[in-house]
Amino acid sequence: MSFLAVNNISKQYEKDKQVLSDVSFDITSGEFVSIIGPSGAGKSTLLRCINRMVDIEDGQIVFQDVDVMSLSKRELRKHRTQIGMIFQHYNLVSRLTVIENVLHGRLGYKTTLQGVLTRFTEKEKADAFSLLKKLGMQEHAYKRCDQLSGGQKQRVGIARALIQHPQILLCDEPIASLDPNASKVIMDHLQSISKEMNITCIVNLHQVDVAKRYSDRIIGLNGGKVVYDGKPDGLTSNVIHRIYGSEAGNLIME
Ligand SMILES: Nc1ncnc2c1ncn2[C@@H]1O[C@H](COP(=O)(O)OP(=O)(O)OP(=O)(O)O)[C@@H](O)[C@H]1O
Repeated sequence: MSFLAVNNISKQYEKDKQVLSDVSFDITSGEFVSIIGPSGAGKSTLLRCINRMVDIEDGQIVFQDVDVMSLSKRELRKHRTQIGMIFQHYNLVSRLTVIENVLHGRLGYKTTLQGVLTRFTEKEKADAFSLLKKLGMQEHAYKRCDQLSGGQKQRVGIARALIQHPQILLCDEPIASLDPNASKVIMDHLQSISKEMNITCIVNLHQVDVAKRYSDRIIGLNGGKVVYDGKPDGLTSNVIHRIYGSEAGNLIME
């Protein structure tokens, strides 16, 4: 049994415009996988299919023996608690504090009424503080999120995802809005989360060098098709050409 199996999936948003075509791969528990490819290759769509924010037309996504497309509304809610999402623009509520944003990650476990009342247990609050500490954000717990830098906001986004106790983190261009220093901090955290907490990370990246440095494995997409799936050191200039086409020139560092 695979931890996550993506079997021959296809997706189109509009008729006759295929965004993903016959995409297949298996992911093992704790693996750190980067998805790279030019703009429009289908990277974000692929992540959205895994947590079923969008529905596929063909193929199958099996997460721990469960066919994701077959889930009822209630089952889908449970499925999503196992999947943490990290976004390029953080998706925090800026007028709320850091700790409140982190606790929002628990809402998937609550009834609608508990959610409306935003009641959290002492254990949940202790967990939130401990995650902020792990991410070096403890001293900012009571700041409003609009007072934070981009890198700090992303660390709050990571804490919010981790408080769900997910088995996978799906990270959609987590460093695209950050400078190199903040990017390194975020990538180092994601790597240690994957290794120390055995949480699978699937990370969409635009930076080939970053993907090479941090990943156990890289999947290259072009035009909605998998054109590379292998180790970072297999990413030769030929392979980079296959993934990026004419955009490859300024990405090759060999
Ligand atoms: N909700 C949508 N409705 C219609 N078309 C969409 C939608 N979302 C994405 N697309 C189209 O699907 C294709 C793939 O988009 P997607 O965002 O998955 O690519 P990407 O590789 O993540 O690109 P980028 O690196 O620029 O974020 C693009 O042509 C895009 O315009």
